Order: sequence, then C-alpha cells, then structure tokens
Amino acid sequence: MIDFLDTAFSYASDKPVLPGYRDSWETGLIHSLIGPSGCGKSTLLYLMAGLIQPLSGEIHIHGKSPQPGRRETGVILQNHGLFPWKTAWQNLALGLEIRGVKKSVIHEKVRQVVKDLALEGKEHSFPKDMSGGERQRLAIGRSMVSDPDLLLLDEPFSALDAMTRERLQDNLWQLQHKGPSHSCGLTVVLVTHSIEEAVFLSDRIHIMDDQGGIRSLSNKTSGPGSRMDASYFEACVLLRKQFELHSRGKI
Ligand SMILES: Nc1ncnc2c1ncn2[C@@H]1O[C@H](COP(=O)(O)OP(=O)(O)OP(=O)(O)O)[C@@H](O)[C@H]1O
Repeated sequence: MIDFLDTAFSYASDKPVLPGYRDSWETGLIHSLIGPSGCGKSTLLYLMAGLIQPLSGEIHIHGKSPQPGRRETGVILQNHGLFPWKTAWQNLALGLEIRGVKKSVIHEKVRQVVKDLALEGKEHSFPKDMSGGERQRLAIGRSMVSDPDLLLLDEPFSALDAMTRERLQDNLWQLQHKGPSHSCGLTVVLVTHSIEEAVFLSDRIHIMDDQGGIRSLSNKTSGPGSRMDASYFEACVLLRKQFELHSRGKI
C-alpha cells in the first residue's frame, strides 16, 4: 500500500498545495493523477519519491517513509535525465555499475530491458541521435533495470506525437502487466493531462483540484485493444464529466 496519512505540503505558508490528504493506494496497479495545471500533481509525485518531505503528516510506501535514494523507486521527471555523452546501453547500465552489480548480471538485465522496450538496434546510439519516443523508452528502461516496485512518471509522453504516444502507452501497460519481479508487483504512478491516457492505462484515476482535494475512481477499461471499445469512450466521457464537476468544486 501507499498510505497517505494526513499528508500536507506547501511551498509558501499562505497557500497549501496539499492541505492534508488521507487515503491508501493499492500497490501493483497503475494509478493516474490528473488535474488542472498547477494543482499540485508533480508535488505529490515528488513527495512519493521522497524528493521533498511533507510539512505534516506522513507517506508510507510498503510501511516506510520514502527516502530519496530508495532503490526500488524509479522516477522519471519531465526532462528524462539521460546522460548525453553515454550510449543507450551505457545509460541503461550506469545505475547498476554504480552499485557494483556483476557485469554478467548487468548484461542480462540491460538486454532484457532493451528487448522489453523495443530498443534493439539502438544500443550504441547516443540520446541526441534518438527520436523523442526512443529517448522516453530509454528513460523508462533506465528505471526498469533496477527492478523497481514503484515507478513514478511525470507526464512521460506529453511531448510526443499521437502515434508514438500510443505505442509507448502500450509498452508501459505491457511492462506493468508482464509479471512482477516483486511479490507486491510493480506500481506505476503517472501524472498526466490526458483523460484518454488515464483511461487507457490506469486501474485507479485520482482527480486533483485546485485546493488539493483528491477524488479517486476505479477504471476497468485499460489496456491494449481497449481504444476501439465502446466502454473506453464511455469511460472517457464519464471521467471528463467527473473532472469538470470536480474542477468546479461540485464534488
Ligand atoms: N519550487 C517551488 N517553489 C514555490 N512554488 C512552487 C514550486 N514548485 C511548484 N510550486 C507551485 O506549487 C503549485 C503546484 O505545482 P505543481 O508543479 O505540483 O503542479 P502541477 O499540477 O504538477 O502543474 P502542471 O500540470 O502545470 O505541471 C503551483 O502553484 C506551483 O506554482
């Protein structure tokens, strides 16, 4: 579980971003966080990553407060964080090398991630010679080599064209459903501005408003193949209505 125990945060004392949030998010699922610009989605992600600390209350990830160096957390912020002077393979291997993991293990893990994220043939390319979608897959791959149990993604696909975005959404969904390397599965938390992306990918959708209120919904229409389903369109319409009501403070 990811437990929010009256978690509160503000950058400035006069305007709390999160006035005090209490909920438990089930692990092993894909969660989307959606809401108007500036409502605090990235801030909630940073709190889960342990990059900032709550002003009061706590967050527990599997019972423990998140620390910035938590090995099982993969974080991909809006700027990818790739090393431009290293090849794709070297970017993928770096985190494991720093930890002193055996060369043969690194080779096997990197090879698997290259395969999972369809980066075959790009192993020796530098990030500047890769497309936006390939770079984004590489950034996800860099987190995946460490076998995370929690993957935090801040608008990972927003800068991509529609077709590439859909392909990467498929990749991410398949990766999360591949079969867990942890007993609790892989939990993905995704900040997005896209209602369609939230419906396609998520098991739970959390709608945040300008006052830091969060309303959570279950979603059953996720996954490849669902984009053409009537239930997918219905879920998008339903979420759009909820989103608009919530944004106007009516829920
Ligand atoms: N380092 C900071 N110092 C002061 N205020 C900040 C800082 N970072 C963010 N804020 C403010 O906190 C609020 C929440 O910001 P946050 O980036 O979490 O929102 P968001 O929902 O992710 O926005 P967007 O969708 O536009 O990326 C905003 O009003 C923002 O201006």
